[in-house]
Formats: sequence, structure tokens, C-alpha cells
Amino acid sequence: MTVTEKLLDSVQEIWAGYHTHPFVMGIGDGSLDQEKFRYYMIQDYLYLIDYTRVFAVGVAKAKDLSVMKLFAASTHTILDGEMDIHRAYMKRLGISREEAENTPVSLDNRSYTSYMLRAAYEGGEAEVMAAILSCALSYEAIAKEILKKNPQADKHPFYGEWVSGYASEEYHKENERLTGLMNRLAADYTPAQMDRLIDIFTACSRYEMSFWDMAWEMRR
Ligand SMILES: Cc1ncc(CN)c(N)n1
Repeated sequence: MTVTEKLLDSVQEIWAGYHTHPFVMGIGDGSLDQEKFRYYMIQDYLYLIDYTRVFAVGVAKAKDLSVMKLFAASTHTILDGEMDIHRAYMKRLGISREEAENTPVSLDNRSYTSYMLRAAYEGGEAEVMAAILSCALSYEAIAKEILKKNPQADKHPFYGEWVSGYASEEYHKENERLTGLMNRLAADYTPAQMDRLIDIFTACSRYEMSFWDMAWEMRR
């Protein structure tokens, strides 16, 4: 088993819950209230800004240039790639950059990114990657499962762009780069060190679930 496979194995139950979450199912069949999606978009835009900072900690912790380049490239991929999905939705929903950036970050959102940043600052390169990976991989799994259940979901006039973005080959390729790095960084980890990675990955997977709950309930 690779390091990533061990991490995924430890969160199967939590991840199974994503696919039946009402917010996710609503994106999948197109029935989600757009007000909820509007709320989610703003919070997720703010989330991605702090998520990018976790990669920046990876840049600072990198022990060699190849690792530094991978973390650095990902900051660009998020700020100028993934966030394009958000900017396109914000335009459609009439959300200005000012409105998004002046919206208070919800407590669930703040807790999640604060946890990731703490795990990253306290650890080394592999712990940074363990904090990142649940976010990166779970959205690909969710979008692909949506497409399995609703093969036309990526054609939906509103939610299609979200589904096709996270189910895309481009997003998958970026995730392959991240898992390759995770597997390399922790290849020689002891069982105790591996337990710590599992602990971080599990906590982030639980935070992912609370992010969906937060969006569904539009928690302030
Ligand atoms: C909360 C959350 N988790 C994951 C992703 C996918 N990068 C995201 N945009 N937002």
C-alpha cells in the first residue's frame, strides 16, 4: 500500500458520507437552492486563500528545490486555476470581489484552515501534505461520484461548471502530482510517524464534512 492508500483507507467511512450529503446531492441533481450555493461560494473563496497559505508553508519547509517547486506551483494552480471557477460563479451570482473579501469567515471555515495551518507549521513537508490532501482528493472523488449517479451533471446550466471542474483531467493531474509527492515524502516513515499523518488526514476529512454541513445550514 502507498502512503496515500493508507490515508484513504483510514477515512472510508467519513468520505462515504460526502456522497449522500444533501448539499452534494443537490449539486448532483441540480436541485440545490442557489442561495445556499452563493453562501458556499463566498466561504469557499475565502477558504482557498488560507488553503494556499498551507502550500506556502510547504514552500518554506521544503528541504530541496524539487519539493519547493511542487508546493510553489500549486499556489499558482489554486490562485489562478481553481479560483477561476469561483470567479466565474461570483460573476454569475453578482458577487463582487469586495463583497466576498469583506464577508466574515464562518467559524467552521476558520477552524478548518487554522487547524491545517497549525498542523503544517508544527510538522515537516509530509505533515503539510497530509493537511492538504483531504481537500484536494475529496472534491475529485465527489465530482466523479456525482457523474456516476447523474451522467449529465456536468451539463447542468448552473452546477455543471462546478462538476466538470472538479472531475476534469486537469484537476486529476494536479492531484496525481500531490499524491506522488506524499508517497515520496513519507515512504520511510515509522508506524508512529504514519499515525500522525493519519491523524491529520482524518481531522481534515472531518472538517470537510463540517464544511458541507456549514454550507447546507448557511451557518454564520
Ligand atoms: C472546503 C474545500 N475543500 C476542498 C476543496 C477542493 N480544493 C475546496 N475548494 N474547498
